[in-house]
Amino acid sequence: MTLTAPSPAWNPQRPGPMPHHRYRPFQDRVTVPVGERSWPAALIERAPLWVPVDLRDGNQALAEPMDTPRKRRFLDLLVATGFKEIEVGYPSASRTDFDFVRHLATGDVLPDDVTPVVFTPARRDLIERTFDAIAGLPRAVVHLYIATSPVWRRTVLGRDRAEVRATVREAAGHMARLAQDAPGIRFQFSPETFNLTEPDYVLELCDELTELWDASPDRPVTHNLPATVEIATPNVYADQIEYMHRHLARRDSVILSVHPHNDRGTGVACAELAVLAGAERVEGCLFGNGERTGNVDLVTLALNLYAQGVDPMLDFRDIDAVREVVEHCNRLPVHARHPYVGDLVHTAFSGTHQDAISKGLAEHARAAAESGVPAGLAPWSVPYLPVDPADLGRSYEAVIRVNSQSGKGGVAYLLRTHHGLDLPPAMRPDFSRVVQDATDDSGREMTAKELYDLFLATYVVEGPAARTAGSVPEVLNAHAEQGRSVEVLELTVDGPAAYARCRVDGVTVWGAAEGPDAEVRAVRSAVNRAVRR
Ligand SMILES: CC(=O)SCCNC(=O)CCNC(=O)[C@H](O)C(C)(C)COP(=O)(O)OP(=O)(O)OC[C@H]1O[C@@H](n2cnc3c(N)ncnc32)[C@H](O)[C@@H]1OP(=O)(O)O
Ligand SMILES: CC(C)C(=O)C(=O)O
Repeated sequence: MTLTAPSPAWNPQRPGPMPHHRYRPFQDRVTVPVGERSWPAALIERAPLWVPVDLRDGNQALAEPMDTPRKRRFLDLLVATGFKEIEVGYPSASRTDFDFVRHLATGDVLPDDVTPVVFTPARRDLIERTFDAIAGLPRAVVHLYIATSPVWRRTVLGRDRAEVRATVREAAGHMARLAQDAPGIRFQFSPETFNLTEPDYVLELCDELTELWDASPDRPVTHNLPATVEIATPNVYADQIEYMHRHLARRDSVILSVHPHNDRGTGVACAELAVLAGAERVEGCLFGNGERTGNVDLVTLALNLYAQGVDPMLDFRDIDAVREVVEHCNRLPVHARHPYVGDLVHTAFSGTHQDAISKGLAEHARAAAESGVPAGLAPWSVPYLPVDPADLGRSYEAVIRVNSQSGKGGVAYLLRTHHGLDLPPAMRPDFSRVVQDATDDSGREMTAKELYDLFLATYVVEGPAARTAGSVPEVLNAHAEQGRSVEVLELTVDGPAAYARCRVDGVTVWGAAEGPDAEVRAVRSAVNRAVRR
């Protein structure tokens, strides 16, 4: 779709006051390869290799970088969650990072199937320091980076294309020499700002390193293509990745990796489209920590797959425990609306959503019981809940919460699930109006306990006579003798509770009671309510 100026007559928006002309569209900043494009029709049918970079990219974005205990706690979490390749630090950056990698090299910390990645710039002294850090590790990936796009070459590095290429070649050659007696070491290259770099130039750099590092299917090289700062809609990144996927030399000896950031808020979409376009490995951080707006969120990516029926090969059965560790280590909170994990993401306050969810949960339980499959394994299709909160260790208790936006369905659900009161359908709108008045007045949420108390205060209105046992006809007779017309329109008894809808002197009123003689007391309550009005 192309939106052109001026706006059509039905759109009353007018030119705004902000100096948008200062910024250039992506197509003026980078050549986007046009060629065959198969990603729009592709499907993601298995999980890519997830590589968390929390201990490096995430860490470098923290006001207080992690110390060894925090790094270790984070690492243990990543291992327990099922990650098999983990970027553990930037050993030449700080003593803390160096010491942490030494801690891994000298202790029995990493399982045999987990490979650590260490990050280094293209500088001889820093590469050597990096190799000092990993000495003794049975396996590691040494990850070399340098910025490659025109603005960075000119402004940051002060080197032209050929000079950057020479720097990369020299650094990569030095790495190869340092690793020549260490068969467990593999290499990774990141052309930082890939998404702003000329496609032919990145290809040239990557292919040269594939050759220089003598990559093979048994010892592949990783080419990691970052959207260091997002510049365009995700389809553009997908085109850039598919171009590389189609043109990289020795493709079977290259692991094509992506590393999206989230400047435009589209990191997740970029990663997903990049996987459709041929990426096999995705770098990111848990819950999206990282420079500026963060790295792509690996938890969201993994659970997006899960919600499509694809095994993410990671374990988020207790997502709150994962969040607790990440918040502790990063010293940053996770937003209440964060996909899958935020405090409010499985919660509905609004009436029609609550109604749909409570019907959906009831239908799910019914279908599971009928098929004989445990509810936790039965197919899931509950409206408004993309995944079963229980799969992530969340209880249903927080799913429906009541405030002034809620309706009868949500109120009835809370009374039923928390207090065993299953209000007759005809009574629900009546109590919902009472709740609406109370929440409008307070402006607050109402807990299940407060709802229950309000229910009792509203419908269980027992005068002194209510304590005397009797029968419903006796109650009606007693009132008739006092000249009051009382008719019982509906009387529902459900377990220990009873609900009575009565017409008292022409006015229809509900009453309720719980416990002994609930039936009689519910009728008395209705009459007492009518009399007190
Ligand atoms: C996109 C990313 O996430 S990249 C990773 C960013 N992470 C970090 O920077 C955290 C760790 N960094 C550090 O501890 C330090 O920056 C160090 C140790 C790497 C370098 O420190 P210093 O030597 O003090 O340099 P400084 O921090 O000022 O960095 C700027 C220098 O690095 C150069 N540089 C930037 N990237 C690279 C690279 N990939 N390879 C080689 N040099 C580079 C710049 O051109 C600049 O050089 P100049 O001083 O000649 O102009
Ligand atoms: C250098 C790469 C991996 C990176 O961190 C980035 O571009 O954001």
